[in-house]
Amino acid sequence: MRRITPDRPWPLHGNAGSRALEARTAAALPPNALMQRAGLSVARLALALAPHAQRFWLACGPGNNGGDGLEAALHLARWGKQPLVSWLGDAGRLPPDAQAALQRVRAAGIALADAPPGAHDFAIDALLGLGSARPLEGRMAEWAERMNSGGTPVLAVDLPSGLSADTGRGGGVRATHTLSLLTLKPGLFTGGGRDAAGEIWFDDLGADLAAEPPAARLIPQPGVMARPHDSHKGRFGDVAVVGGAPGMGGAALLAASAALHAGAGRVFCALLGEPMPLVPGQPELMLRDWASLDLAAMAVACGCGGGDAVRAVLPRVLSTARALVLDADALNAVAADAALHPLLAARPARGWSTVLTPHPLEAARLLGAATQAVQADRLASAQALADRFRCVAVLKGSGTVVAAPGQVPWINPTGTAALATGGTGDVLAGLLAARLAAGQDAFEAAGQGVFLHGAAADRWPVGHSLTAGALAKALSPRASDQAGIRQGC
Ligand SMILES: NC(=O)C1=CN([C@@H]2O[C@H](COP(=O)(O)OP(=O)(O)OC[C@H]3O[C@@H](n4cnc5c(N)ncnc54)[C@H](OP(=O)(O)O)[C@@H]3O)[C@@H](O)[C@H]2O)[C@@H](O)CC1
Ligand SMILES: [K+]
Repeated sequence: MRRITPDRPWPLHGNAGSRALEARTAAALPPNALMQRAGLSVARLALALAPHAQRFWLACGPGNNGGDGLEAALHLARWGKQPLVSWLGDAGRLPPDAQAALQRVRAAGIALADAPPGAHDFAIDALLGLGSARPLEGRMAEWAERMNSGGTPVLAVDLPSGLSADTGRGGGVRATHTLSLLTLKPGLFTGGGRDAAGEIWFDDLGADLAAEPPAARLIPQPGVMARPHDSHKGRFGDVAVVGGAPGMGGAALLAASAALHAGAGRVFCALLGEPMPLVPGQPELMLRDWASLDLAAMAVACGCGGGDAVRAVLPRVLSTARALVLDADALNAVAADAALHPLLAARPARGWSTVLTPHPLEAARLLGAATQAVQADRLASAQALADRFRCVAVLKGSGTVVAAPGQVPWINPTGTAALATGGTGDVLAGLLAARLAAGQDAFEAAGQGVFLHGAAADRWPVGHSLTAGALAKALSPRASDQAGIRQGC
């Protein structure tokens, strides 16, 4: 068992993959052994998290997730703790493993209540796991609410009850800790999962994770990009930011600043609005008329504050820039104008890379869907975008998803709600362009870029508000790789 940190590309398995691994692992063990391992693991973690707690409330549901809770109760009782078991099951309908656990609990003389205890020191949520099929209601919803408002730590077994393992939708329990069993589930890391799961721990219970293809992977912390001493600015590539329609120059300048701080050799900025002779505080930026830029020789970030003006430049951008990040208004223009789609679709055959960085509303426009539908399955939505436009798609939001045709998608473990402020998306676009300019593969650049963008927010000093301008300046190809990334996800 271990706490999850972004030290490797952790494989994430959804419901079907987890079920397949469960069956495979259980088949190689004596009856009930897998659930007994699960229960022991839960009890161990509960004790480690709250060594001085006495009254452990175990809220156990009607399936095998409840069975894990019952097995945990046995261990807590053996260790001299007071397990307070509330059980919602029907003995006649229990699956066999949970049935065996129930008999063992009864044989040990542990009482089963049909209501929560009056008081407890620690709660264990074993109401629902992979079998969660509909919103919580009735007593289950009441017990979940009791855990949420109980003022004690809440350890969720496998998943916070009600949360979809595949999508991070739904939910009822808001845990302080989750112990994911057998597999790590993508739903813990995206959508509502991050808020529902708390700190994530994992025990594979002896499963061979490599036996089942993952639905996604967690982006690991990128390695240090060391710069040879014998370097010059040409080695790290040029970035051109094209955007900044009248009144929206700030977005383009934020992207340009991010590209500079993320290590681009030279950064050009083409404002589609009023010409600006010099950017105060940023003399390194080279302002140019967009028509004079040699887009074929640069990584281009297009759309930041582009307004309607960006529509006119997109045909040339799409048909000349070899490495391209499309953001904001460029994405809206693509969504609104099908004539641009063939230009986008022609890029991969020329060996050119494209990264789209939509937030959920922009993704919905591109897919011709409702925002709720995009958010209902963020992994599938990002993959649909990548496949439709044959590009790398970065679907921003809680647990940003990075997808590309034929690749296992990434989910980003870094970032906080502090990023929910104007301009941070422009900063990401500039950062990604800098990594493309350095010659990184687009899928890798996007994954590492979103990680570093989130990590910069994670290490933001407490008490200092995060602004996009300051975030751009906090980026550095080396410092952001090395500095203390927040441990845990
Ligand atoms: N087998 C093993 O050895 C191991 C199993 N493991 C554990 O098993 C878990 C999966 O167990 P599971 O398949 O029994 O599903 P689980 O989440 O307990 O729920 C199913 C029950 O809930 C019910 N139900 C559903 N939604 C509901 C709702 N909203 N409100 C009320 N009821 C609702 C549903 O009823 P139904 O929908 O059929 O009417 C059914 O009765 C997995 O997450 C892991 O913890 C691992 O530890 C490894 C070892
Ligand atoms: K649970």
